[in-house]
Amino acid sequence: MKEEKNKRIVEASLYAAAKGIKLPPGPPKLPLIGNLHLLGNLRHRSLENLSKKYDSIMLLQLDSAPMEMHKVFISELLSMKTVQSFAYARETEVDKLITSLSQALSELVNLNEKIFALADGIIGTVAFGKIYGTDQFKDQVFPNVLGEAMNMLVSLSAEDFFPRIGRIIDALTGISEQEDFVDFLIRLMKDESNSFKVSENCVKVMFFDAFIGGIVTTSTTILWAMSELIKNPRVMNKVQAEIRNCIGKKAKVEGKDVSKLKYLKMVVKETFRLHPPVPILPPREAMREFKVGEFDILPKTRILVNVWAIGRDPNGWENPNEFYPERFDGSRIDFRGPDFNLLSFGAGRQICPGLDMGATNVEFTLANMLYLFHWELPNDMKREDISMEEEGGLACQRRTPLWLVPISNSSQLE
Ligand code: HEM
Repeated sequence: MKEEKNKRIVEASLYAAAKGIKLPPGPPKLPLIGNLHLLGNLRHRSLENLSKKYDSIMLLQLDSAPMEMHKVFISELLSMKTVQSFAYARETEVDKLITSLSQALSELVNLNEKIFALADGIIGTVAFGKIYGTDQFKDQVFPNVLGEAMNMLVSLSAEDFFPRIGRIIDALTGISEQEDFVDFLIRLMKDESNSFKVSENCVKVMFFDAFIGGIVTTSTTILWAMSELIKNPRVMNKVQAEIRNCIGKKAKVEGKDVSKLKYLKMVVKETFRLHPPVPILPPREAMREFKVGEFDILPKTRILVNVWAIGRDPNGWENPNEFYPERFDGSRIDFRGPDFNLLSFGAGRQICPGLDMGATNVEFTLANMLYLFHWELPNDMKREDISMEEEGGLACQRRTPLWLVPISNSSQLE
């Protein structure tokens, strides 16, 4: 019922805009992306929330960031060089996770809290440098990127939002030793030799975009992977055996070990197939008329790609609802773009610029969680009782937190 209502809201507003008649009220546009961030990520709940604030009929302005901005993102974020240069952020946060899990051995742990803190720490460090999370950072405008960004989305108008982000950028520029993401954006803004002008507002929107995208998708994927593994002990045993045989006796899995973990990579792909954190890609607009099968698509048609449904399509996958990582054994299918039946990071020119960073964060974190700990269900809980219910929020995530019990795998430690 609610989804039907939301659908009508979007259709009615686009029609009104096209006709040039008196426009319904709607949220203020962010420069460059309009309201795209709201439709792309917060579909079910935020549309409902926005309709309470504006009207059951409202206008969403779905501009998109210019392609050249995206190219800049790709060149910096998608490069393995950048991913490697932030290995210290990933390692520090995984160390913190291991310590906190080790302090809660045999206790019930809310994994959602732990994993969100990990993703927030990694992406926060990429943005703000090594001071993120330290005392030096505490007096800055906000200590928690995700929480504060959520608050800002809900409560601040664009006029309040930008000065606030601007103050953070001003306060933090140049503080860290290594160039972090904010430094990189500031450098872009000041670089006169660019063929295009990167305005301050561009910088702020890119900054915001990257954080919300990066933190929620990464943590959501790790939590779905752990949910599937605890529900499927055969797969859990197999992936743990692979990691433990491959790593031998060590204090933890290191970054360079992950490329050897073939089955773990299949587990991650299978998680992306069944639980793409962005279930529907941000809309594309047809630039000219073309055909899909027997159907004609008119220019300017908005196209939504349902990645979630493609991942579960029985015409594309055998037993699509089964969590069966072996389906990728010997298969070339990958999430890097060309395979249209696995579109968890999107495809084409708009493919996620944080792909390498996201995939590496997920694989490395899971490798350590599975190497160092056995995982058990809460007392009296059966595997079939684990809820796999989804919730549309910033990403398609678990409706309820995942509570598990970490048990020490001390036999493995050197
Ligand atoms: C598991 C991890 C991740 C998944 C599954 C994911 C998925 C996606 C998807 C599906 C899109 C839309 C692509 C399209 O339209 O074809 C996207 C866009 C984007 N992602 Fe990711 N992402 C992840 C991690 C990250 C990380 C770590 C960052 C940055 C630190 C990031 C930054 C972005 C940005 C900035 C965009 C928008 C690009 C644009 O404006 O065109 N993502 N992501």
